[in-house]
Amino acid sequence: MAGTNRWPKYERDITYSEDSSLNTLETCLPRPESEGDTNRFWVIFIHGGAWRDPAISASSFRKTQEKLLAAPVADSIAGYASINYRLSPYPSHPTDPSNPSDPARNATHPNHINDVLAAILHLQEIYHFEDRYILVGHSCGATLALQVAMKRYWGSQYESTFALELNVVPPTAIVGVEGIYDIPALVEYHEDQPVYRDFIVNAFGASGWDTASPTNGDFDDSWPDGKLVVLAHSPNDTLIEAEQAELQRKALESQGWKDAGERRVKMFELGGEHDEVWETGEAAKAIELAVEELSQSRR
Ligand SMILES: N[C@@H](CC(=O)c1ccccc1NC=O)C(=O)O
Repeated sequence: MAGTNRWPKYERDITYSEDSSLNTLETCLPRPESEGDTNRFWVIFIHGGAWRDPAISASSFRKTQEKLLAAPVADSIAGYASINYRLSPYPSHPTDPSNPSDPARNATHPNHINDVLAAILHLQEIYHFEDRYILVGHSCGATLALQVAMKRYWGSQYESTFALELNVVPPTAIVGVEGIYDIPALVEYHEDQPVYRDFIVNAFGASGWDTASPTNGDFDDSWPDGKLVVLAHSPNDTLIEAEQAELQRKALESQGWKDAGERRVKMFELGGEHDEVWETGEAAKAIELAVEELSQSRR
């Protein structure tokens, strides 16, 4: 019975929907499922890449995952997952240009977030962790993570949406790493670098940036049970400025979130360039903080 008793168990290319070849996820189970898991958290990762880069995928979590598996908090983590989702078009990509007939590479908002929700639902149906999970996102993945906590109305408040019909239980905590939170501010900050406006229009269209931005979320209404947001940022990130995390902190603080207490927002400094934080696994430090914070509040 070679292999059956080997932990952790890694699984890749798990299909969570038939929409496209990118509707897959990967998991890592550190130990056999046990009763103790009700005191543990899942860690679920959403990759970045400006909603379009085919070279950045669920695999960008692996280094961070290895660090967590070896960290002191490892015993508090029940499982790990990393999600692929449909991307927006990238016909000018140098080595892997998108094809207009490929459903995996022609998504627009809110397809990305609907895919993330479908993936979380898939995991919740198998592992029953309910709200016991930390949703982590890098760059545009951090946007997506907070959008999960935004009730998924997308401006059409009174219409049912596909996202609302998915019965996803929102996370207990969110960790944003080198994140985009205020889309209009991002585009304005980089007004002299047209690529920023380009990838935003490519993903969201020419309008609706405000309602889609997590800085605009009403978290009292949409995420009443949320306990913790960690906003992690490196001063060495030359692609996303620290202002983005600051704007999200201010938005949460204006809604009563504080550095301590029931609803906490924690700023956390990481080291390295925008993509180095996942390439080196540096992002693990911010996730460790989140696990520690949650374990403290349960004592
Ligand atoms: N490698 C990406 C660029 C990218 O990911 C990016 C660039 C500037 C600011 C944020 C970025 N990614 C966020 O998810 C691309 O080729 O479009």
